[in-house]
Amino acid sequence: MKIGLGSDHGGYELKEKIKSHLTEKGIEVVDYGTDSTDSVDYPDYGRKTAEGVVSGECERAIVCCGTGIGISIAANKVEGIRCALCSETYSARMAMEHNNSNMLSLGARVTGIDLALEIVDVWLKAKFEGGRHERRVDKIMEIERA
Ligand SMILES: O=C[C@H](O)[C@H](O)[C@H](O)COP(=O)(O)O
Repeated sequence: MKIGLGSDHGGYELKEKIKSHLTEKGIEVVDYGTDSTDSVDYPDYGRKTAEGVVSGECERAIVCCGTGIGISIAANKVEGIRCALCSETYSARMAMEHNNSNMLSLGARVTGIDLALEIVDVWLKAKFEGGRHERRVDKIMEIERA
């Protein structure tokens, strides 16, 4: 499994921690930037990372900004993306089991590093349940085509 990573300056340090965490587990990552704490615009990185998922360059992706809000809003504008902003593990599990999210967003100024890494692990491990949830996710994707 190849995981995309993206952040703005506010999420840069958390992105780097997630990169080390995943690499240590033998998970391949594709880093879409940013590359420092210099101020940048989160839509650029939300979009770039989301496009990496849609193109198939990576299977799923994780994005970080200060709150996780702006970069998730930007990512969700890309057709085919279901990006879930999570600040605890229950929602992270549900974001896969029920919503089949293909991106996870974290707020580096909101969620501590240890919890953020736990959220990442739970989200990556969880599997989409399908069934009634598939019908609902299909309806979400129909909105894009409307
Ligand atoms: O939703 C947006 C993010 O939280 C950004 O990381 C944040 O707005 C950046 O703020 P600043 O430019 O003040 O670091």
